[in-house]
Amino acid sequence: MAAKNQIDGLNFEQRHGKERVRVGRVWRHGKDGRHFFVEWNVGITLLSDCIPAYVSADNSDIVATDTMKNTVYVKAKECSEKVSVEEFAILLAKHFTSFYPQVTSAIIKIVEKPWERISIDGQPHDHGFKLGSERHTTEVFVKKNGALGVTSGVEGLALLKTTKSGFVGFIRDQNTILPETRERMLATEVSASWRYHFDSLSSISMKPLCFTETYLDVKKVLVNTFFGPPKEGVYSPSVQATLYHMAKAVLGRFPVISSIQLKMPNIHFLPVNLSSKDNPVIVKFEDDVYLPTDEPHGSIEASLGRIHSKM
Ligand SMILES: O=c1[nH]c(=O)c2[nH]c(=O)[nH]c2[nH]1
Repeated sequence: MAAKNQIDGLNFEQRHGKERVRVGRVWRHGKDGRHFFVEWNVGITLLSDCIPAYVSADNSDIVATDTMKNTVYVKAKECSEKVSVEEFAILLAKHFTSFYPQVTSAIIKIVEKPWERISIDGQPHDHGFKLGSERHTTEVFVKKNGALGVTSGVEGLALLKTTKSGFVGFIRDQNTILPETRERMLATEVSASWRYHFDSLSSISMKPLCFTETYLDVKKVLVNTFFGPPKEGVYSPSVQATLYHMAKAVLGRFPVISSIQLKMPNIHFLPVNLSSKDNPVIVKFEDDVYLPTDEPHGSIEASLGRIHSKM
């Protein structure tokens, strides 16, 4: 999305903003003295009427990107109560679109660093945190007329199962060497982003912290669908089929979500077979010893949305 204009018979699109604005926020007034902490990496993009800055060196309609950065800290300070990352993105976007006549739309992207409360001897610590793995993300756009789009997501959700995965029946041609198998490891690093059905600021029906609850619940549905029940698991005939099941489970479970995009790289663990001239079988692969690899990896992604919903 960008502001489109015609200048001197040419199409011109522009946007400006600030990337990688990092902010940490502590709320110290939890019950029983418990502290809450978040660390956010904020990206701001504004669509605004400031063409003279590009074509005639007139900066009078420019919101300085330094001001955008400062606004993150001002708004963080103003949030006297704990807010979800989505709510913070919405309030920033609302500020930019309502405060500046020049700004027609704002897009706010935030990645939350996975600080998790530590437990000592099974007891949650009041003010101690350790870094977890997967990251909570959000992307919000707000237009001056109140139109709204909210997506939430997770990235870096690394999942692996040691069995209940196979891959057979694919196209075989002169370049195919991959054997068919009904027994393999399945490993991936899920990136998911899901869009809520709200389309205007006035239609948000969720309480602010419901976004956080939904984030945790969606993650649970994704993970449970990937693995299946603890004892039996669930067979995966391909990454594609598992991805589709995961997306379908999320849409089935959460009426507030209108579409979901999933990226699931197929991270390969290669069977190890070692032989030499003198010893044809030094190590024979028996679904036990693997060579873990980062690259190359398969890349599999898809999105699934309700019909009539915006993707
Ligand atoms: O689940 C899979 N999907 C593929 O598309 C593919 N391609 C491949 O080589 N291995 C796999 N596995």
